[in-house]
Amino acid sequence: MIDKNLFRIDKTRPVLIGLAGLGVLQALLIIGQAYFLSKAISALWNGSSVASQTTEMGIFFICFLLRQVLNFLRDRYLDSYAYEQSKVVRQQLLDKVFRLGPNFVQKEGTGNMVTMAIEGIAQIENYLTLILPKITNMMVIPWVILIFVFTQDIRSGIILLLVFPIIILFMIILGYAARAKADRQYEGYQLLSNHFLDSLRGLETLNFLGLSKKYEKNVYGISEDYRKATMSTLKIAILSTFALDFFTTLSVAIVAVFLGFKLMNGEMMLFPALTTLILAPDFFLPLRDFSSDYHATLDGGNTLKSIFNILDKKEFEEQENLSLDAWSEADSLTLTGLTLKYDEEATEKTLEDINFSWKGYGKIGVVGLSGSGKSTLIKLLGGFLEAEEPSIRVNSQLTNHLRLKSWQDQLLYVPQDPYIFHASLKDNIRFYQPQASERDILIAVERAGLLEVVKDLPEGLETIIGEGAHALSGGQLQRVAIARAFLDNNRQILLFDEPTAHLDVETEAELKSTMLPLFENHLVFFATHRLHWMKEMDYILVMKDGQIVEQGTYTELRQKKGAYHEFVEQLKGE
Ligand SMILES: Nc1ncnc2c1ncn2[C@@H]1O[C@H](COP(=O)(O)OP(=O)(O)OP(=O)(O)O)[C@@H](O)[C@H]1O
Repeated sequence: MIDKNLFRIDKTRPVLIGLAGLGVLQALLIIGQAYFLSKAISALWNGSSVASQTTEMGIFFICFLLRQVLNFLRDRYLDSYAYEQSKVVRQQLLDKVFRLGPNFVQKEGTGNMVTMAIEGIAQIENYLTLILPKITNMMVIPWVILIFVFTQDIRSGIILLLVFPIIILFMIILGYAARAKADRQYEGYQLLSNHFLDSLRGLETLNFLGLSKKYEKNVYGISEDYRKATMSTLKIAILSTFALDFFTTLSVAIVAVFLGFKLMNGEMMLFPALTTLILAPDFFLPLRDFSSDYHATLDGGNTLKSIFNILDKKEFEEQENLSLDAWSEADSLTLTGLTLKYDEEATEKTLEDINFSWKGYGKIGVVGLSGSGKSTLIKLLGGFLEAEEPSIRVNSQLTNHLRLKSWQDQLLYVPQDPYIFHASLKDNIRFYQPQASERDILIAVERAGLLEVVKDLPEGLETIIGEGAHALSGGQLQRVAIARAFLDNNRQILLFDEPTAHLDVETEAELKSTMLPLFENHLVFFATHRLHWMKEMDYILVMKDGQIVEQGTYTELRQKKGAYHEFVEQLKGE
C-alpha cells in the first residue's frame, strides 16, 4: 500500500515512525474525548448537575485542544519536511540531468523536463505532506479505537472489524481503476508539455508554412484529451468517495441500531453505548481521509516515480580521473574501432569502426554529407556521448567517454546553434572567462566581427540578449559563440561544429582570417560543409554513414581522388 519510492526519500522511515507514534497519541486523545463526553452526558441523563461534570467536560476540551495542537505541529513539521525533501529531489534531478547530458533531455523532451522540475516538484511536496500522515493514521488509529470498542461492546467491535476489510477491498479496486486513469492522465500531461513547448519553438516555421492554425487545433486536441483524462480520473475519485461514505455511514448506522436494541432491552448501560457510538465514525475517519486525498496525490506519486526512473538511468561509466595538464605536443588522442549508438535499443550504429590517431596540436577538418555523423563525432569528443566499448585513448588512459574533468576543462565547443543565455552580451561572451576585462572582451568582439553589431545595440555590450530579450540573428549568435573562443585562450582543445553555417560568404571570409591564427598551438576539430576551410587543415576526416571512409592531408586526399574527391564533386553538383 505504501509507495516504495517514498522510502528513497531521506528520513522517510523515522518520519513514518514518528507519525505512527503521533497516531497512537491521537487515537488515545480521540478515545479520551469520547470517554469523557459520554461520561458527562450519561451523568447528566442520570440527573447529575452540570456543575458536577466540569472535570469531565474540562478533560474532554483538553483532549480536543491537544488533538488540534498535535495536528497543527505535525502539519507544520511536515510542510517544512516536504519542502526540504522536494528541494533535494529537484537538486538530484538537475544534477542527474546535467550528468546525463543534452541528448537525454532531447529524448525526454525539454517541455516535460521543465514541467517535471517545476510543477512536478510542487506535486511531490503536496504528495509528501498528504500521504505520510494519512497512511500512518490509517494504519494506527482505527486499531487502537477498535481495541477500546471491544472493551465496551464486543458486538460493535465485531461489526467494525468485519466492515473494515470490505472497505479496504473497495478502496483497492477503485484505487487500481484510479491509478490506471491517473497514469493515462500523466502521460497526457507529459505529451501536452512537450507539444506545447515544441509548438512555441516552432511558431515561426509554422507561421511561415501557414500551418499555425492546424497546429493550434493540434494543441487544442491534445489539451482536450488531457482534460478528458482528468475528468475521467475525477469521476473515479468522486465515485470512490461516494462508495466509501456510503459504506461507513451504513456501518455506523448498523452499530447504532444494535446499540439501540441493547439499550432498549436493558442489556447495556448508556455510557458504553454512547462511547461506542461516538467512536464509530472516528474509526472510519482515517480511511475516509486517506481515500479522499489518495486521488489528489496520484500526480505526485507519478512524478516521483518518473523522477526516480530518471535518477536510476545508467550514467556514463565512472572512469579513473584523467590527469591531463594543458594539451601539448606530447599528448595523444587515439580512437580505435569506436562504435556508438544514441539509443541502446537501436539496431543501427551511428558511428561505426572509427579509427583515428593524433599527437599534439593540429587542425583536423571533419567533412561529410548531412547525417554522416560529423556532429556525433564532435559531441563524442566533447564528452556528451559514450562509445559502446572503451575505445578512446588519451595518452595511456583508455576510456569509453571523454566526460573527464581535466579534458573538459580544456575544451571549448562552438556548436551549430550555440545557446545564448538570458544575460548581457558581455556576460554571454565572457561565459568561459568570467573574470575577463572589458578591453579583452572588446578585442574578442572585434575579432569575431561583432563590433558593428555592438554599436547598433541600444546598450552596447550591456544589452540583454537571449530569450525574452533583444534577439540576435543566427549568424550573430554564432559570432557570439566564436567571440567566446577568442576570449579564452587557455582552452587548448577547440571543437567547432559548423560554426559558420549561418554566416554569409563575406562575413565568413573576414572571420576566417581572424579565426585561423586562433587555431595555432591548439588541437582543433572543425566540422563543416564549407570546403574552403579544408585547405587550412592539417588533416581531414571524411565521413559517410557514420564511418570515416577516408583520412589524410588535404594534398593526399586531392591526389587520391577517392571519397573526398567524390564529396567535392557531389557538392559542386548541388
Ligand atoms: N540525438 C539523436 N538521437 C538519435 N539519433 C541522432 C541524434 N542526433 C543525430 N542522430 C542521428 O545520427 C546520425 C548522424 O547525425 P549527425 O548530426 O552526427 O550528422 P551530421 O553529419 O553532423 O549532419 P549535419 O551536417 O546535417 O549536421 C543521423 O542519422 C541522425 O539522424
